Amino acid sequence: IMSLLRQWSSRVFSVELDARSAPFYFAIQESHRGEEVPRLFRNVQKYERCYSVFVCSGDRIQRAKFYWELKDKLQRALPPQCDFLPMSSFLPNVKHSLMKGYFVKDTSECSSSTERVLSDFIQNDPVLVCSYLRGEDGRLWTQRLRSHAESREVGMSQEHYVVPSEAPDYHPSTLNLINSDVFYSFEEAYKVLEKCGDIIPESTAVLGLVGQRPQARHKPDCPVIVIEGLDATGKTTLTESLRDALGATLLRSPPQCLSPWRARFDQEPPLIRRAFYALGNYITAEQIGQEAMQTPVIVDRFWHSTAAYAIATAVNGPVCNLPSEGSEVYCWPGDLLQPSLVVLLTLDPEERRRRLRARGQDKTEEEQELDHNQIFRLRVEEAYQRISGPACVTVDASPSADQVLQQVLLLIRGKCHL
Ligand SMILES: Nc1ncnc2c1ncn2[C@@H]1O[C@H](COP(=O)(O)OP(=O)(O)O)[C@@H](O)[C@H]1O
Ligand SMILES: Nc1ccn([C@@H]2O[C@H](COP(=O)(O)OP(=O)(O)O)[C@@H](O)[C@H]2O)c(=O)n1
Repeated sequence: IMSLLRQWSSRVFSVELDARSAPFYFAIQESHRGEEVPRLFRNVQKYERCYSVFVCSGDRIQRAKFYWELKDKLQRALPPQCDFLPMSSFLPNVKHSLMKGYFVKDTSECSSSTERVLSDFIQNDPVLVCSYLRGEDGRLWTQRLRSHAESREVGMSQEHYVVPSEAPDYHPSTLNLINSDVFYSFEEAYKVLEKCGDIIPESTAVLGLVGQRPQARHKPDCPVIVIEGLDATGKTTLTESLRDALGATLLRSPPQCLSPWRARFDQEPPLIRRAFYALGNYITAEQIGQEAMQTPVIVDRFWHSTAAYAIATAVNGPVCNLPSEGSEVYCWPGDLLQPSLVVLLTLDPEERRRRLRARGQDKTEEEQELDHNQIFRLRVEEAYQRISGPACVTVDASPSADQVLQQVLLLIRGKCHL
């Protein structure tokens, strides 16, 4: 926390208004040089007050857990007239410097209950709270940092002026992706679940299934073909037909043996949830290695799904916020079995919705999000296509099931000499 406070005035703050527009960026500085008020503050009414609450201490599992629950906690404790917007603080373009929190706008007429609740948070929880104070003439805003540590240990009580800041080269939510949202080795994902043992007892059972480390990566004897795509693009239909047409073994990731725990890990914050799915890929890889000694193997979802959904969830806003093409974020993990071919099924959103409705099945929350949130769907599809080593081959899944099958069989024969 001390080092965090030392770099406080080098940090940039960003507040997201909605998924479509760019965030508001601002910085703080000790003296005022005539800068304008950042746009975020321009239309704050006279009686309204602004705060930010950041998660600041604990190990990374505790921080992830606390942030995951923070909005609910704040919403329950603060007056109903408070609005919450996702907020970040980061050192521009510095990896792993991102801190997450919420910007709170209190539109109630009396500040006392909000102040009391925030003081309790400062005393009892791993948070830093900032108050934003409007200057006399309404043109200057200052930020005052308030933390438990501050009141006892450091003199950070002086106010800093809030000034506009440029957008950084890399969108802040891309800074912490590596080994928090996407895991690039078995060890990194394993470590996360290992550390969760005391708070999520199911982790121990999952680790028991995973074993100690992946087998040395060797090239499978028979072709391994992965089928990827959003829900209802026809993966199940196609993978079953391919199994029958090629006399292949059909596997999926996450593997069947993890099904009892999937719903449990789907409730956890991204750090833990994504580590669970990452480990699922290593279990499936182990099964692929075994089966591919005898028959071709078809796999329903694999690392492309794990990485694409994780990246698209962690990074908000339009597709241009994603890490750029060629970024290390899209690289295949060095210790994970590489398939011979990855096919990505794509479908226009209307037809996909029709198939979802026709299937009439319950959807995971994330899949419902895809339905509601066109931009999220675009980010997932773009992330799928940026992953390399192996990259995916896109196939239009709108023709009949048999035509799609024939098209993919052609690809397989071309690539895998079957
Ligand atoms: N090529 C196709 N044309 C029309 N309908 C299809 C096609 N492929 C699959 N379907 C139907 O669309 C729905 C979703 O397919 P499914 O294979 O379950 O997708 P996924 O496994 O990707 O979620 C199912 O009702 C299936 O019968
Ligand atoms: N290999 C995989 C497979 C799924 N997933 C996650 O699981 C979700 C999709 O799983 P699903 O069960 O709805 O997919 P379908 O089986 O319906 O095609 C995605 O939201 C991903 O977050 C993953 O991370 N890695």
